[in-house]
Amino acid sequence: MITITNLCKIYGQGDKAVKALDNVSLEIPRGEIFGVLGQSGAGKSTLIRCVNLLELPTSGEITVGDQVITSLSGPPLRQARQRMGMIFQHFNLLKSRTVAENVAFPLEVKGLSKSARQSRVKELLELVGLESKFEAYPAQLSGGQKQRVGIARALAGSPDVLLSDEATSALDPQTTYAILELLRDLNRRMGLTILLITHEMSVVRQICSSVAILEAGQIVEQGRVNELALRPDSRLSQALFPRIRNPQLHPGATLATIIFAGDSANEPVFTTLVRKFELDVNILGGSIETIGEQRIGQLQAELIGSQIEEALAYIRKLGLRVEVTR
Ligand SMILES: Nc1ncnc2c1ncn2[C@@H]1O[C@H](COP(=O)(O)OP(=O)(O)OP(=O)(O)O)[C@@H](O)[C@H]1O
Repeated sequence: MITITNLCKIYGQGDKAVKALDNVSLEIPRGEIFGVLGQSGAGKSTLIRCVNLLELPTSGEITVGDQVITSLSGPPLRQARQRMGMIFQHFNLLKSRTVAENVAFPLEVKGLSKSARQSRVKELLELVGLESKFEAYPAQLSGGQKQRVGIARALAGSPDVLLSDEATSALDPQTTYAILELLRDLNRRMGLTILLITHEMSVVRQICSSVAILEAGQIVEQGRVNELALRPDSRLSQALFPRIRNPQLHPGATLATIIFAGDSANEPVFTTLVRKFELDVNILGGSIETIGEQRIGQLQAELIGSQIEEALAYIRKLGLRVEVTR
């Protein structure tokens, strides 16, 4: 759906030049919720603003659908932009307009008749669960409600793609959860492709199917979230499951990290290690997270006994991953 190839963006010139994006390439399939995760200054806003050409790339190519949008200008560019909706951290609502008038705004620009606008606005506000707030002004809404208006407005032109620029960063955790669930629901019901940028791992964990990690303008890792979470060497896995560094081990102990996924998270592994292989198991740390709809967990444990190799083989036979560190 969206293909970004060798995208570079340099702000300023000479010794004041800042390379905000350095050769970024991404492939975002249709219907995907794709997260770009990065810290402040990594280049996330620049990337999303290049995708809808609010910012002009210095070099590289962006294709949306079958159109190379980086080579468009004038009316074709405006039409391509209309196929992308965008939501913002601070909602960007017009304060002097009611909820319904805010949502109607892009439809007015498009030239829809008053009655067509009214029925579309009704449909959109029902879609985001705000049918009771037609006549309210933004100042009378909570943050979560404002973002629902933002989402309804972004969807007004029936876009194929929704761009989300830190859309939940100004919201409390519960409201964030509800807004992300709404995005997931829209993605499923409408087949909407969502490109979201965030600095929050929890956002990626809750709704993204794929992720790219951006650092100083470069993609340092990308892939399916559940696959990266299962790879102990991935940055995503290390951020989701922080390890205890250099734990004090008993003499002769083996330090193992056991990675559980899906049904294997329900296996009574440690009981078996103790009973069947007569190991002493000392759990040092770990956690189980729900990633999308899958439970994935990592446990760091110290194993002591004479049947370590047999026990590790048993764990692997169950389909679990195990990494021996020491
Ligand atoms: N208009 C601009 N002119 C000059 N430099 C800019 C401009 N916009 C961004 N930059 C620089 O480009 C780099 C990337 O900025 P960008 O806003 O894309 O990062 P970000 O990951 O979105 O950060 P944040 O999460 O803090 O918004 C930063 O070093 C920033 O200072």
